Amino acid sequence: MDAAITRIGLTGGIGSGKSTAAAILQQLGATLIDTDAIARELTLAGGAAIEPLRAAFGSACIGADGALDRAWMRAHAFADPTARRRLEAILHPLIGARANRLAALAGPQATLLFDVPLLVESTHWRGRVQRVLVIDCPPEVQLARVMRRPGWSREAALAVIGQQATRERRRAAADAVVDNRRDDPAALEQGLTALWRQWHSAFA
Ligand SMILES: CC(C)(COP(=O)(O)OP(=O)(O)OC[C@H]1O[C@@H](n2cnc3c(N)ncnc32)[C@H](O)[C@@H]1O)[C@@H](O)C(=O)NCCC(=O)NCCS
Ligand SMILES: Nc1ncnc2c1ncn2[C@@H]1O[C@H](COP(=O)(O)OP(=O)(O)OP(=O)(O)O)[C@@H](O)[C@H]1O
Repeated sequence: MDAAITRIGLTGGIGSGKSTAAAILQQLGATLIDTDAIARELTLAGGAAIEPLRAAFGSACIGADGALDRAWMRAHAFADPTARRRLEAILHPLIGARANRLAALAGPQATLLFDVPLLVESTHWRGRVQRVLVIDCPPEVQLARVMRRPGWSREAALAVIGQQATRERRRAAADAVVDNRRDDPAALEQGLTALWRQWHSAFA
């Protein structure tokens, strides 16, 4: 008999709609563990990553408020793969440990939804989830969405997309792909609801 699906990995390129999809899946009953949010928490003033980051990048990476200067880090990490890897080497183990703690706190009845932008790129995450759900859209749509955010140029968005897995690689790693190319929340909700029911009825 198939095991109950209690650990889902949610991924997609920048601006694909992961957070929007995660909010819908939470409404359907999933317990969200958001690795971007964990990374932000770790890099607040006094966060566990602050001193290791200062040691690796110098005080210039820390803002006057004692938190990571995200614009500074974005400019460095996405312009230079060596800097990005140095950042990831500090943050990823801390993110993984915190995600495990949150998963343990959620209890055995929860259906855990891990929102992991770099799931396909990572060597660890695939083994931690039973299903990989990819939120998919073409790069032009990603670009348009990211460029709507304050402070994001086309070049900056392209630099991030260029350092992530390709759309093809992500789709190849997926157990399910939900199309989110249209700015239509109802269509996304419909696709996710159908999938949620399918994954839950498989063992109901
Ligand atoms: C570089 C940082 C400071 C930029 O912060 P910012 O507030 O501008 O962006 P935010 O954190 O909201 O991330 C937005 C998106 O950028 C992309 N992204 C983030 N980190 C990475 C990375 N290391 N490689 C490729 N894409 C990334 C993801 O699509 C993510 O959803 C921040 O993204 C960061 O600390 N990244 C390293 C941690 C990490 O790898 N996070 C991904 C979760 S596993
Ligand atoms: N189906 C949709 N209908 C309308 N707007 C959408 C839809 N999907 C995403 N968007 C919008 O596109 C933008 C990017 O979506 P979202 O923040 O969910 O993406 P993300 O993959 O989590 O991004 P990031 O990788 O930067 O964390 C947001 O402004 C969101 O409101």
